[in-house]
Amino acid sequence: MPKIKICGLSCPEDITYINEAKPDYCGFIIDVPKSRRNVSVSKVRELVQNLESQICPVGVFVNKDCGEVAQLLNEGTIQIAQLHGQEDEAYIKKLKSLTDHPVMKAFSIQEKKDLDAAAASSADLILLDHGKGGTGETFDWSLLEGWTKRPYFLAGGLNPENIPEAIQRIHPWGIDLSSAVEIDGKKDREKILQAVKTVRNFESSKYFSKNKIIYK
Ligand SMILES: O=C(O)c1ccccc1NCC(=O)[C@H](O)[C@H](O)COP(=O)(O)O
Repeated sequence: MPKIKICGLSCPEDITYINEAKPDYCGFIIDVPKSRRNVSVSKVRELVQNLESQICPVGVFVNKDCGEVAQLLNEGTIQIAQLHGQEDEAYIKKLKSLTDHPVMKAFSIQEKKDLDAAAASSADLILLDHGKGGTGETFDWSLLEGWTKRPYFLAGGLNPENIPEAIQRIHPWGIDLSSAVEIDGKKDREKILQAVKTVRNFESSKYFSKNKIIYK
């Protein structure tokens, strides 16, 4: 069964919805003023206090100081750092030298060669997205057909309607979504529950039991 991450949580109500829906991961956009989902470091520290322990908190950063990211990981506020800016290999290696927590690098996928960079990354996890992040737009999934170089989170314009197609067609290790579980820019309880249910339903689906899809 693919993992599911709901991203862009910013207030106590969002935490209540997440605790009820129980995705595997949830994401906070930390110190990214351009994002409407931006939260400060102190706000994240406050919000995660009420997060159920089985849900893994991910900090999403855009070119943030490596030491500050490591501090948030090492103090236990977040468990994974998702790098969504222009962080290069040197940055990733430096961050990994400062923490034992997993580092996830996001890649904007426009052409096949973008996948080569993702495959070669020293990050522990990769996330393949449309572009800058949180845009609600998909990219050309045909680029991923038959691509088995490493497991990946698929992101960009996912919603309960296209998640089944994504899982059956390109077999992502994880599904990440944000815009589709919002109404008027706010996270919506029903939409979050529906998205998590859509992914969980795959475990017992005809497709999976008959074809025995294996996530590498
Ligand atoms: O969500 C944002 O506002 C954001 C801003 C800056 C960098 C990354 C951002 N989001 C990262 C995510 O992991 C999103 O969940 C992912 O891009 C998918 O978003 P969506 O297409 O809205 O489902």
